[in-house]
Amino acid sequence: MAPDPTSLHGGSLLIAWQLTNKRVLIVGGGDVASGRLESVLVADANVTLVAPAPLHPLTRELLDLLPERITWHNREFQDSDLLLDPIDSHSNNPSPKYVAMVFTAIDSYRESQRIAGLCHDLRIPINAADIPALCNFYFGSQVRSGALQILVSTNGKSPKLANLIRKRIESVIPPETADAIENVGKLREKIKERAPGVGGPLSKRRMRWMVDLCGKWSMEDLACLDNEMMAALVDGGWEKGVVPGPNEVIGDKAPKANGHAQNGHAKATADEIKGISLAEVAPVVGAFIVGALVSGLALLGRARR
Ligand SMILES: C[C@@]1(CC(=O)O)C2=NC(=C\c3[nH]c(c(CCC(=O)O)c3CC(=O)O)Cc3[nH]c(c(CC(=O)O)c3CCC(=O)O)/C=C3\N/C(=C\2)[C@@H](CCC(=O)O)[C@]3(C)CC(=O)O)/[C@H]1CCC(=O)O
Ligand SMILES: NC(=O)c1ccc[n+]([C@@H]2O[C@H](COP(=O)([O-])OP(=O)(O)OC[C@H]3O[C@@H](n4cnc5c(N)ncnc54)[C@H](O)[C@@H]3O)[C@@H](O)[C@H]2O)c1
Repeated sequence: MAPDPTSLHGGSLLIAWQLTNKRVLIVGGGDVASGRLESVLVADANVTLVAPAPLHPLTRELLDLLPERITWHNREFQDSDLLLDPIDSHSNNPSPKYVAMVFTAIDSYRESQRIAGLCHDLRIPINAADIPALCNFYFGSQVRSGALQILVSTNGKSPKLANLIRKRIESVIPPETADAIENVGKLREKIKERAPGVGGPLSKRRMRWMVDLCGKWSMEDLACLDNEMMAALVDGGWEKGVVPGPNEVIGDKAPKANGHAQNGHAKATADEIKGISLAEVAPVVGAFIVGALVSGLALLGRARR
């Protein structure tokens, strides 16, 4: 059924932007900049950080841990910071001249506005913390567990509610989710080795088999797959065009069904979770929760088509 046209506006595009080996510029050395730094490092970017000392303690720690991935300039921003260093000439950057992305997290609105103006002129995507009018993209509240990543956004309407909703989502993600995703990823690679290529009937068969497997096996079962079991699945299942049930492959090692256990990484306090009723906030953020959950479910491999 076609969507209601009145719902086709007023949101933002939720995507998983790839930053591997791209140069990202962060301006600022406080609490907010340290969060941005952690997020772009997770995304495998190389970072130039421009901020006068002292730096936030987390930023200092990240600098000590990953000196080869973070270049720190102990001073205020200069316009030339937007230029790509020759050391990046072999990297993945979209422009041979400019950094791939800019974050400002500084306590001067005027300077953020000036930097954003330069970025807009040069077509460099920018996020200016807390200044939506200057942003090409907003940050969201993030759930991460292994390869699972869920973004909660209220499209600028209520960052604090995004934070509380994120904690609520974290509290219901089964603890074995990350292992299940990791194992399904390995299994897909093994099957792609046997049936390589993109498109065509082989690709369709491969996708159908994966969809059926993810539908038939529970998250707990997928999480306990080891190399031997994967080999059995590939040889005895994929090669023969059947999807064995977990009992046929895992046997005695099958986990006891325990429903959706509480996520060990959940950070929300009971009071915080109780303090917010989803029913109350649904009119404002419903569309974005659905977006986040759909992204999550897609990653969980259940809703591929
Ligand atoms: C999600 C999160 C991600 C992150 O930044 O990491 C994030 N803000 C977070 C926290 C937070 N920010 C603010 C409060 C105080 C309480 C409140 O106002 O709600 C708290 C809560 C706290 O501090 O506890 C104040 C605030 N923020 C913005 C404005 C300007 C305005 O609204 O006009 C003002 C008012 C300034 C003022 O009044 O002076 C603007 C933005 N903040 C965004 C992201 C983008 C939209 C996100 C969305 O669509 O939901 C956007 C548009 C641009 C951007 O910065 O990317 C992170 C939670 C991470 C987590 O904990 O999980
Ligand atoms: N989105 C969010 O979650 C959120 C939350 C709180 C605050 N904020 C906003 O983000 C901004 C930063 O917040 P914070 O708490 O990290 O601030 P902060 O005051 O702790 O840090 C500001 C940093 O910017 C550096 N700085 C200032 N001018 C600079 C320049 N010209 N060049 C380079 N570095 C410069 C300072 O040296 C300092 O390291 C503020 O505008 C704040 O309103 C956003």
